[in-house]
Amino acid sequence: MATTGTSRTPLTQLSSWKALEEHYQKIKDLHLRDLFAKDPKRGERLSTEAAGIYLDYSKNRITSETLDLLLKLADEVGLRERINAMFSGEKINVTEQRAVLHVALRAPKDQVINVDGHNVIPEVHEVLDKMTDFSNKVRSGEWKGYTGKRIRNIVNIGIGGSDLGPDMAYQALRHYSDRDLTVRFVSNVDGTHFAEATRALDPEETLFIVSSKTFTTIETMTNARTARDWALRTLKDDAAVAKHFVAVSTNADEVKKFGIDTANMFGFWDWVGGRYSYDSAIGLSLMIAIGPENFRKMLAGFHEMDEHFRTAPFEQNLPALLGLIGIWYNNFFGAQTVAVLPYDQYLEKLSAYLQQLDMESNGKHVTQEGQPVNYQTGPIIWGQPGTNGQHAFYQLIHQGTKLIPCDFLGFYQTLNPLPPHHDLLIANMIAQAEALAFGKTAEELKAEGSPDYQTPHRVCEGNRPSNTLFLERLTPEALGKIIALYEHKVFVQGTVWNIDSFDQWGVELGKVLAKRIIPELEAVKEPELKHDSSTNRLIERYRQFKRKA
Ligand SMILES: O=P(O)(O)OC[C@H]1O[C@H](O)[C@H](O)[C@@H](O)[C@@H]1O
Repeated sequence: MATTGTSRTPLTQLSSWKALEEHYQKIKDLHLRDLFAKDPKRGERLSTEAAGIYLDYSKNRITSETLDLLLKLADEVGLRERINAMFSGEKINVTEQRAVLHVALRAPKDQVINVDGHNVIPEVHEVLDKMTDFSNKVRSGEWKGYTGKRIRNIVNIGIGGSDLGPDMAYQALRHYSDRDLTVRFVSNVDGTHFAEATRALDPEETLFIVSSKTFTTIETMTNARTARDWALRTLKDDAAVAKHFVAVSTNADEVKKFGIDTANMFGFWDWVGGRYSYDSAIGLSLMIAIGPENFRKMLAGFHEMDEHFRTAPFEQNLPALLGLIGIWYNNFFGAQTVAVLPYDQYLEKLSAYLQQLDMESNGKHVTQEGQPVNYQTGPIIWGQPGTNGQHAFYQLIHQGTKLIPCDFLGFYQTLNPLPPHHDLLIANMIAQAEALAFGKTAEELKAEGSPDYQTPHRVCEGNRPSNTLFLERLTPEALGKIIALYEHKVFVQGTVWNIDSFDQWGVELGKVLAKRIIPELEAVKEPELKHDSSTNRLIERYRQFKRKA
């Protein structure tokens, strides 16, 4: 059985894997129509509910045997041991020798989680209390700008994990936010992002939250410097920085160097990965927007899902089921992508968030031990809120040649009751899953008396798999549960693939090369270019035309 850091039997040599390969050959052509026809209770049988999330996974191309084999695979790869290793603070991020403890960020005060023999929970709660105190001061107007004006605008400056989480969650929980506050997010190094986000804002009423785990990320530091110049152009005194800039980081030295007082710094720890960090101090902008109480409710939702993941048997374990079924499509059916389709406008940024969570975690080419993998790893994640996607790309999911497993996500109750909108929205979500699974055959069209049966273009084959997730309403708790569900799903898949889901070395090379190219673009004198002929030419063209602007 696999444990942390020890080498494991190669995935494709595991008996459950080999059995899944054989099983795939047997059932790959089975149609969901037949599976449902043979088992009238399939919809009930293959659904489960936990932590307030109802998961219907019956519209997947699986049989009871598929599930049994996937559950055996989970055992054979040591999923249980690996979960325990994560929750107990073992250094499962092997390439960086770090613990992976985003679960500690939402653990209750009395829990004990040790890293290197030191209980981290009291520090987590100290930071939460400091964030709470600061958020209350900003929300009540007690925290004033340098000229005594109330803070009305919050601008979070960060990128990747220091942006996508708070931005997505702020959009998701807007209903709960203080509508008198303007909250914006600046991430791109493209100056347009900063210019547009600060347009018409009064610097005297604006608080910048510079969020960066490392405090060295070039995009964030460039935006932060621009923000400081922008603020000081009006405020005209360096001392104003203390009232208009706070930092969220693990790197106190760099925060000081930037000129932010560490009294105005909110810390976190190296055992929180960027893409797993929005429930740490990285969520400060969100906490100010929705209030500490709602933020803590969201943490409680995360924790409830954590406990479910840690304790529930895998056959009823939502992250385990989603993860294992995903493996089935990714590795046996050869599906390249997964569409996540939330039927809620507030979740418009969910897929962008999940792209980083999943693709930065599981886009890996070697095992934990550094051996090249001989199987597919992380899928491409994409999606848009329904119903918009239906009028754009669903055509390809229904009739294209690619297999695209979908996750539909919806709520029984809307936060904006405007009948008949919500019934229409949810009818569409349910209908899409039905249409994808069952399609419409020529025979059915003929039996219905439709002349369309003679037109193959009109036929929908069906057999397109999906999961449907239903929750009561989009509350802070519900969001926490959804995000924790996907975090743990990614973990399950990373465990099966035996990869390090917590590093991201692949993003480094581009950063290094950009650093080399920046002075070549800026140089007054023609630089001597030593790249390949394509890269050289692009740099030359840019230099040539930039001068004309
Ligand atoms: O929070 P920061 O240190 O500024 O990092 C921001 C982001 O940039 C990096 O390049 C990583 O790929 C991300 O995982 C990270 O979230």
